[in-house]
Amino acid sequence: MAKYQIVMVRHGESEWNKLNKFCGWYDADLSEQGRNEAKAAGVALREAGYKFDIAHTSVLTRANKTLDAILKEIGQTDIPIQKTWRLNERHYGGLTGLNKAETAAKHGEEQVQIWRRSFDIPPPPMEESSEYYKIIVEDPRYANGPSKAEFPMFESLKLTIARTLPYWNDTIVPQLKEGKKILIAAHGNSLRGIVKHLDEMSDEAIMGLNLPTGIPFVYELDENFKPVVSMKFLGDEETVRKAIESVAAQGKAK
Ligand SMILES: O=C(O)[C@@H](COP(=O)(O)O)OP(=O)(O)O
Repeated sequence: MAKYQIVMVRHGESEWNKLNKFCGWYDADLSEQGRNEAKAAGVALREAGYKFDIAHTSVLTRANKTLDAILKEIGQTDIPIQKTWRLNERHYGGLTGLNKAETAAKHGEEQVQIWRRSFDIPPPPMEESSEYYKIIVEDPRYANGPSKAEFPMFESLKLTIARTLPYWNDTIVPQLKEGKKILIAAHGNSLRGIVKHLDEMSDEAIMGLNLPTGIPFVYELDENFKPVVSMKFLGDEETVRKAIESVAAQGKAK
């Protein structure tokens, strides 16, 4: 029997999703379509009658604005919001800012698929000479963490999970146990990490999972935090399928 419920959503389309660029810790804003997706996510949650006690999000604008749009739509702008770098997108290292299709044309679709979806093969590191290095490392939003030693220059999904899961275990699980209704607005890969953990997916199986932008999904968990209902999207099947396929196709050479 389900004891706990949690809703998660990947942010709406970002400007860099639209340009098909690897984004990671670069703070791309939502595109117009992304803002519409965020609003639509709020409408879907409102129509399904969802209410929350607390929300969690990353420190990146695209997730924050998606959360704000949802809370506005469901009339809950007053609930506490906890922001953490631990829910950030994976750090895409030296791929940050590169076009995914152009990278596939240059290095091959197979290599791009490995960089995007392998469990433990990381992208190349971000060099200090990168135009994004200082923008990210010196961003004041990281003043309280990660520490210099923890600050990533690249992350595989495995490394992403290693910093996301402590937040799940130490912050989110205790709040669920207190009976709090929780919404998480985060990113494709930080959420894939949580999904892998909840559904106990193998390192191979997680490679096939792509999360669409702006479509909330629900987990119902039993008293041992095992899923009774897994990844139930609040959207019609066809729309969800197409949105997932379009994310999967982003690594194809044009
Ligand atoms: O960093 C990025 O480019 C995307 C995910 O890219 P893929 O792993 O799907 O290529 O992150 P998000 O838009 O969820 O913040």
